[in-house]
Amino acid sequence: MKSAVALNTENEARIIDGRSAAAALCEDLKPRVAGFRARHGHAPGLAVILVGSDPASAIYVRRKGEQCRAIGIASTQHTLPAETSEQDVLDLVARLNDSAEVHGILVQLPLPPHIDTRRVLAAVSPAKDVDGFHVTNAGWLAIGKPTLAPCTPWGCIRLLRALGVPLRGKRALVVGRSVIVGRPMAQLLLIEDCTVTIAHRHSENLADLCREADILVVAVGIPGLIRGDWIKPGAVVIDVGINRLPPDDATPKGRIVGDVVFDEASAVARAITPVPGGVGPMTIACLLENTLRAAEMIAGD
Ligand SMILES: Nc1nc(=O)c2c([nH]1)NC[C@@H]1CN(c3ccc(C(=O)N[C@@H](CCC(=O)O)C(=O)O)cc3)C=[N+]21
Ligand SMILES: [Mg+2]
Repeated sequence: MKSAVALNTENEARIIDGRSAAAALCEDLKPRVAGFRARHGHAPGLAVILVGSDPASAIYVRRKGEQCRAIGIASTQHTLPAETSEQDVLDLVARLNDSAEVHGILVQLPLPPHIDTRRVLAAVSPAKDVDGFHVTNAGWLAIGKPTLAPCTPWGCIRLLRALGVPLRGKRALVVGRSVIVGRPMAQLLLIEDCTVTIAHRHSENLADLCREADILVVAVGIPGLIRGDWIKPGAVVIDVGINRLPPDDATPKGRIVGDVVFDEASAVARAITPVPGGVGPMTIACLLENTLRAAEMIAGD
């Protein structure tokens, strides 16, 4: 029997470098973006809608715009005041749906509480839904034909594929059942022929479920939830959590950590994504990929 202290010390986990994987994907996209422009006389276009002035959201949105421009995608940002009415957001979405220069529409979440998020997401044309949140795209994914898949789980699949570990027949556990990560992640792992389990806040014996997983994907937003002795030796761990800890003397802005205790897990796992520098950068690269794919599909390429 392997005990919790049978740590993989001689064989430290491979740290999955999401920044370099994202950079490599962007390099692949560059010539395809240039090709689109050459064929159609205009660049693929992404429109980002940000309602309110949450500083973290503003940073992410700015980063998305910079990375678009870096590979030749035209990016426009629509920043609306926090008190904007739902109807005004819906009107903007309708205008972007009709715009020939816009191929991708991203509504940055969360929206202010007075706006019905589901109604806004339902208003985005499925063809331009680069987040993959529209029920039409969720449905395509659920029947095993992903078209525009949500960027974070799609990025996780790209990282797993790049790692080269076999996925077929392996036990995958997804911790978290959100519409944005957990559910689509499970669907994508099913397409990779994994045996998929989804755990969530009501799951009993979470630690034991984790110990059975060859592929462990955690997306719950609880810092340090997953301990080293919950991990099957040799498992691949994908940590989707991005949690900012309270500030201390060493880190006045607060350290960013995942949902997995990295130092413990990396002594047991075969490979693990760090936070930051793991899943996050890949999410943005996959957004660019989805924007290009949306443009190609709309143009009939
Ligand atoms: N409609 C919509 N689509 C989204 O995809 C979406 C959203 N709304 N709302 C907010 C979340 C958050 N999100 C992140 C993307 C990249 C990083 C990222 O690149 N993080 C870096 C840096 C982390 C840091 O230092 O802040 C990393 O993990 O290395 C983080 C978070 C996308 N989101
Ligand atoms: Mg990360």
